[in-house]
Amino acid sequence: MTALHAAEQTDGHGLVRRTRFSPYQYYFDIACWAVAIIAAYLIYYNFSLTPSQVVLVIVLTLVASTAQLFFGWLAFLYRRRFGAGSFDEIRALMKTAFATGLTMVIADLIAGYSIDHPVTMSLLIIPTALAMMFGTRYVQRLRQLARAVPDRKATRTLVIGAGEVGTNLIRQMVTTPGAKYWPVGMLDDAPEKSHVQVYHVKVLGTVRELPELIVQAGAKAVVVAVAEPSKPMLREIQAIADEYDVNVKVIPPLHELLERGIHPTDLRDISTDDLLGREPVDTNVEDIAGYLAGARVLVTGAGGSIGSVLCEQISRFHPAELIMVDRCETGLQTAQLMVNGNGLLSTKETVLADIRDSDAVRELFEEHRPQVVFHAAALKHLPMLERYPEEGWKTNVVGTLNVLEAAAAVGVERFVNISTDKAANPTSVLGYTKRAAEHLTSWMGQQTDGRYLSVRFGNVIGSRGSMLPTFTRLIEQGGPLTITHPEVTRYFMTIPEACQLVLQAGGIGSPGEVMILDMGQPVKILNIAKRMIAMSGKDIEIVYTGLRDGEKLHEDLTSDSEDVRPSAHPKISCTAVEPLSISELTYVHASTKVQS
Ligand SMILES: Cc1cn([C@H]2C[C@H](O)[C@@H](COP(=O)(O)OP(=O)(O)O[C@H]3O[C@H](CO)[C@@H](O)[C@H](O)[C@H]3O)O2)c(=O)[nH]c1=O
Repeated sequence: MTALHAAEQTDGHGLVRRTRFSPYQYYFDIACWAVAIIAAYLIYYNFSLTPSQVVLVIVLTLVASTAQLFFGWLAFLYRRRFGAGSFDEIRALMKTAFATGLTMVIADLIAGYSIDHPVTMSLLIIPTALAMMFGTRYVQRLRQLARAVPDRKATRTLVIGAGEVGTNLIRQMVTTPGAKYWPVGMLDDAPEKSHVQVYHVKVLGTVRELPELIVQAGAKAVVVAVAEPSKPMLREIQAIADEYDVNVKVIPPLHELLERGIHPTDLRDISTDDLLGREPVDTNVEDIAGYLAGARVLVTGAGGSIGSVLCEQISRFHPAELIMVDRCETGLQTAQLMVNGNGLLSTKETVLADIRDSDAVRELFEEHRPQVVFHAAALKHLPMLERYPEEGWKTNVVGTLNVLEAAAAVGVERFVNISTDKAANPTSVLGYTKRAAEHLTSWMGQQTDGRYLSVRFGNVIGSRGSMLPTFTRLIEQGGPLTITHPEVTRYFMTIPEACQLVLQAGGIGSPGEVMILDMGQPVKILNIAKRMIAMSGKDIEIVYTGLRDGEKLHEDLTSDSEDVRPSAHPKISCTAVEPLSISELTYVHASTKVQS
C-alpha cells in the first residue's frame, strides 16, 4: 500500500478523508512559532533575558506547539487534505494560526502577569510566525516546481478545462514522477478562466481554437478534464483529434472522481459509447405512468432489440398485463428474461405469432384485449429488403395493417407505431414500407376514437445486426472492415433512451401524428470505425464498398414536405402524417418495386 493510499479512508458517504498525520509540515510550523517568539522577546529585551523570561518563552513555545497541533488537526492542516500552498491550505493555516495566537496571548496574560512587557508584543508574534509559515510553503512549492521536469518520453498534452478537475489533474501530472502525459497548456471557454495558470501551464485559448493550439503547442494528446463532458463536445474533440492524429483521453466519471480524486493513470481512451451516446433524457414519469399503470399492454416485435427493452421499461410502470408478441421464439425468451427474470416461455404473456397472419393476430387481440399497443415488429435490414421487396411489403405494410385492424376491433385506446428516419424522404424499400406504415397508422387514427400515432427515430446503438456488432465481429476476425462510403453519417441514440422517448411520445402524441425524437448531431461512420480499430490495438484494413441500393449518404429525420412543430417534450417534435388507407397506398407498393 502506498503512503497516499494509507492516508485515505472513506467516510460513510463514499468521500475520501485523508487521515494520516503528516509530521514534517507540523515541525516546520512549530519551528516558525518558536523563532517568532524567541525573536520577539530577544528584540524587546535587548538580547538579554532573565531566567523567568526564558521560562516564559519556553512555556509560550510549548503552548503554541500544542495549540497549533490541536487547531491544525481540526482544520485538517496536517492530514494531507490540501495541496502544498493551495488556497485551501492557506485558509486553514490562517484559521489555525489565529486560534493558536489567541491561545498564546491568553497564556502570556496568565503566565507572564509579573513580567513587564505589553500584550501587543504577543500580537506581533502572530503575523511574524504566519509569514514564516507561508514562506515554508512557498519554498515547498518552488521545490515541487523544480522537481517538475517532464519525462523524456512523456506525451505533450493539452488539457481541456481549467476548472477544479483540470487544475488538479495538471498538479498531479506535473508532480507525479514518470507521468506519461506532460501538460503544455489548458483550454477553457469561460472568459474568467483565461488567466488561470498551474505551475508552468497556462490557458492558451478556447476549445474552438483546439486545431491551431494542437499545432502551436506540438501536442500529441488531448485530455478532456471536464467532470461531465457532453457527448457532442466529445465527438467534436475526437473529430479534430483524428484530423491532427492526436490521442484523446477522458477522465473517470464524476462519482469515481469524488470517491478517489483524480490521478493521471485514471485517464482512459474515448469509447464508442462516448462518441455515440447522448445526454440522458429527462422523462416525465407522470405522463407515462398515467397510461401504462394498470393497463393491458401489448408489444409486437417484443423479441427484437427495441421491443425487448420497451417491454423491460413498460414492466416498471406496473401494467395490469404485458403481452409480448414475436414470431421468433428465442427473441421472446430474451424479452421474458429481461422482464421477469425467467425464460421458461410457459405463461400466456409470451405469444408466438407472425403479424403477417391476420387470423392469428386477430385472435390474440381478442384473447388479450390490450388497451395500449406498441408496434415494433418489422423487417429492418435495408439491403435485404432491396433484394426482397415483397417481403418488406408483407411484414411492414400488410403486417402493420393486420395489427392496426385487430387493435381497432378490440378498441385499443393508444397505438404507437415504431417508425424510422428511413421513412423521411424515403429512397429504399425499407423507407417506403415504413412510411406506408405511418400513413396507415394515421388513417386508422381517423377510423377509431383511439390515439393512433407513430414515433420516428434514427439508428439505435448496438441493435442486433447493425453496424456496431458487425464492426466488432469484423475486427475480431482480423478485418478488413467494410465501410460503404467514407462520408456516410447516421443519427444515433441508445436503445434505452429511444425506448424512454417512445413511451413518453405515447403519452403526449395526438392521433395522426408522427413524433420525431431529437437525435442530436449525426455521426460519421468512418470515425466510429477508426475509433473501434484504435481501441482494439489491431492493424485492421478499411475497405470502401460503395453505397448499396437505396442507402443514403445522410439520413433526414423529416421529409421536405413535412411541417414540423414542437411537442410538449423538448426532445420530441411532431408532424402530421397524411392518413392513407391500404388501397390509397398502391403508389407506395409500386415504388417499392413490388409489382402487384
Ligand atoms: C453493417 C455495415 C454498415 N455500414 C454503414 C451503413 C450505414 O450507413 C451505417 C449504419 O449501418 P446499420 O447499422 O446497418 O444501419 P442502417 O443501414 O442505417 O439501418 C438501420 O438503422 C435504421 C434506423 O434508421 C433502422 O430502421 C434499420 O432497421 C437498420 O437497418 O453504417 C458500413 O459502412 N459497413 C458495414 O459493414
